[in-house]
Amino acid sequence: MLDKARENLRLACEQLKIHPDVFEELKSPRETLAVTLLIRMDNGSRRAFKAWRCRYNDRRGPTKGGVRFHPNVSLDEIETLAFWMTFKCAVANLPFGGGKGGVCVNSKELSPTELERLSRAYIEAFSSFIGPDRDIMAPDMYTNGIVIAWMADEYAAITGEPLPMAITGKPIAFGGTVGRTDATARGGYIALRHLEASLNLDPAKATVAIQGFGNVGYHCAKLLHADGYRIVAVSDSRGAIYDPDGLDPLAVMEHKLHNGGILGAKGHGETREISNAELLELDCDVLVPAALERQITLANSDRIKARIILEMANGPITPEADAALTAAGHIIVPDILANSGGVTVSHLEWVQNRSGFYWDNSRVRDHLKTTMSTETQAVWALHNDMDISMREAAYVHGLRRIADSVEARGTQAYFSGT
Ligand SMILES: NC(=O)C1=CN([C@@H]2O[C@H](COP(=O)(O)OP(=O)(O)OC[C@H]3O[C@@H](n4cnc5c(N)ncnc54)[C@H](O)[C@@H]3O)[C@@H](O)[C@H]2O)C=CC1
Ligand SMILES: O=C(O)CCC(=O)C(=O)O
Repeated sequence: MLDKARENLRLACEQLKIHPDVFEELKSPRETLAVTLLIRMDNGSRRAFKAWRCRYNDRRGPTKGGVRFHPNVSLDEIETLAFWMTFKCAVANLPFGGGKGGVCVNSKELSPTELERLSRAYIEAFSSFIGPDRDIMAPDMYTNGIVIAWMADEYAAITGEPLPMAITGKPIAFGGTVGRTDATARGGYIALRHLEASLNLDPAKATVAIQGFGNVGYHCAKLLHADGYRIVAVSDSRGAIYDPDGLDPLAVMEHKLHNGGILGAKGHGETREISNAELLELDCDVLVPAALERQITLANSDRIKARIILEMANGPITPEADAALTAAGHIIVPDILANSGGVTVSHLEWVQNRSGFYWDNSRVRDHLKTTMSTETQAVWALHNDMDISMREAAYVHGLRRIADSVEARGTQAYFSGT
């Protein structure tokens, strides 16, 4: 994945005539630490888990990004996610570079005590790699509030700091900010609402299918549903449910909490089970991938019918499928813009921790709305002015900001006097 991201970056640098020093710097991660975490299991045995943390680029500020627990986590995935974070933070105009971390684990197979030992061991291993002015962690897939709380508690114990500013997404009672839980979804929702007129979208008529019903997928469904959008399908790792008359996200969540998954939840009409693959191919107005990367590839891109794809997951569409979908006229609101609301509010948590002054919900939401609307408008304008896809426009937008911060420190041209 990183090779492909790097190649697209090279083309963008050439097209925008960005100084070669910038590509030379951005083509590789600044540093990645790989460790093996040895965990004592409840039955007394020991198990080893591979774990990584990558600081991709820190020209715009300390590196920032979540940590995920998933069986598919690999070095390539973490470095690619950290590359995307570098651009996402620049698109959102945050004073951060990009980072990411993860553990190769199926956390559903661990007991709560094993999960706690794993979360604390992760921090122990990376405590000198992270830091409030160096690398700041946050939640991602399968690292919910309790995992973040264990991590923050461990970091506080190791450093002797009562308030661990190197970790955001903390519970409010532990220095977290109001508004972080639904920030990622809210950011995507604000971006979509901002584009409604330009995209000729009418919430009263539009239908939406959402892949993934975790933090991001659920809150997206809730916000869009409250605005009148008809949520016709949602999914989790076990499968999907489809109801052409619409689903109530609150009722589906209620079902999930009692039954461990969404399958079996009922909507307003005849609800039926479909596969995750079928969900992606539904005839709807907006498709919201909110689970894993590489869900839409050349193998299924020609069967995607949604006119608009709001990428809430990181990297749900492969570069080849992206080109095919764009050529076929689909509008893709890219991940580095659409899901930047989470890190935007994480930044506010970091700011509040540093100042010791805590904001109320309306101030957090106003800030998020201003940031998302401003940057969505900037990306939309570049998309139209340069006649490029929204993804290319978002990369141009972020790259210009990153290039400015690299060049501001002096390039080869500066030293040669040219
Ligand atoms: N949580 C955050 O603040 C941010 C999350 N993201 C991205 O959003 C995506 C989702 O993250 P979260 O909602 O936080 O994770 P989560 O762990 O809360 O939820 C993940 C959801 O995806 C479902 N899922 C897993 N495998 C699936 C599959 N093969 N098909 C369909 N559904 C599947 C799970 O059942 C669960 O419902 C990830 O790509 C993550 O990187 C991006 C920016 C910030
Ligand atoms: O809130 C954060 O700092 C991290 C969010 C993240 O990992 C992401 O946007 O993919």
